[in-house]
Amino acid sequence: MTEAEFLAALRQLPLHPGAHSLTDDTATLGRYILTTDTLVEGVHYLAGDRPADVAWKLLAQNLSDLAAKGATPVGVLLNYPLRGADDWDAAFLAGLATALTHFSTPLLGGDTVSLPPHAPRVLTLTAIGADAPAPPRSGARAGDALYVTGTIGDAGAGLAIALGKDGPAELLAAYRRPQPRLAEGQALGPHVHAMMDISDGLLIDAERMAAASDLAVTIDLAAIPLSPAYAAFAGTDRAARLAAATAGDDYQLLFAAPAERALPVPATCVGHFTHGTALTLKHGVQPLPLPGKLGFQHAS
Ligand SMILES: Nc1ncnc2c1ncn2[C@@H]1O[C@H](COP(=O)(O)OP(=O)(O)O)[C@@H](O)[C@H]1O
Ligand SMILES: Cc1ncc(C[n+]2csc(CCOP(=O)(O)OP(=O)(O)O)c2C)c(N)n1
Ligand SMILES: [Mg+2]
Repeated sequence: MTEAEFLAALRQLPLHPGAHSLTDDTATLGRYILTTDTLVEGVHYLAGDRPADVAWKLLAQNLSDLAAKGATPVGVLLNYPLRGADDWDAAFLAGLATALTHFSTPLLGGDTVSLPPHAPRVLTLTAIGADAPAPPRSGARAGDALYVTGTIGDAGAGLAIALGKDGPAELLAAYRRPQPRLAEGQALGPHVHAMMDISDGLLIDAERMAAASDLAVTIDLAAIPLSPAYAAFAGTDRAARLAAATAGDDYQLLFAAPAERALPVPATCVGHFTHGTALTLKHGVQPLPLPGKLGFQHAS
């Protein structure tokens, strides 16, 4: 089963009204916003990555979902696997302490288990937030512009560098130490129609926002914001832009807002919503066929 097929089947199970039909980044329970995300060794991070970086990424990936709803973190639950590697565990704990302090997010609890020797680590965190304006993924309106914060593609390039390519530390850091856009999310939350974070790739996540909103979306590859480091590493041609738009791990915010509305934080308009269905891609004025893969999907 692919991730999309599994999610479609989950949507047939008994769902809480706060599950938002499993089409949003977070669930809602009273004044709280809930999300959980897992890191799998070899799938989300490399076995040789530093434990402190893994701890950072685990927290950051979850807080990014809270950021997408404009929420303030309240606390987290940690599910942790011991594997008889005391040094790794100690370094993970030290890194987690740094990350929790950095994001002013205390630990609420969790669970600790043991793994068979040599089994890949699977680390899960559940994050709870509050005070969220919570713009849904499904709130985009025809005529809205599609915006992203920051730059796209840096983490994907960082993964290529972690796997052996030559490239700058800045791109590697984007892969290993993603920065959840909590302040931007809180500022944008009350002003936007729809918002989500980009974890799987700009194209696939924009398509999900359009589908949830029952709209079509057109993205202009030429408008995708690339960092100077990415441009120096990969170039700025169509292939480099497509790679940036489909790599994932960006943890930037993707949101829909009226095209003429002034925004409280810097962001780049990369497309527009219209009546209809599906994602359409162009490069400037030139229409482009969709690539085979719009982003990262598990078991695809
Ligand atoms: N195994 C699962 N059980 C229940 N709900 C799930 C599961 N996997 C994903 N979901 C739900 O499906 C929706 C989409 O999930 P996902 O794409 O992973 O969101 P995100 O990328 O923001 O983490 C969310 O509402 C999430 O809670
Ligand atoms: C070693 C390694 N290979 C590939 C990737 C790319 N990758 C793995 S999972 C993923 C998407 C984000 O993970 P997911 O579990 O889908 O998070 P969610 O969308 O649920 O927040 C990406 C881009 C990576 N981060 N690390
Ligand atoms: Mg998820």
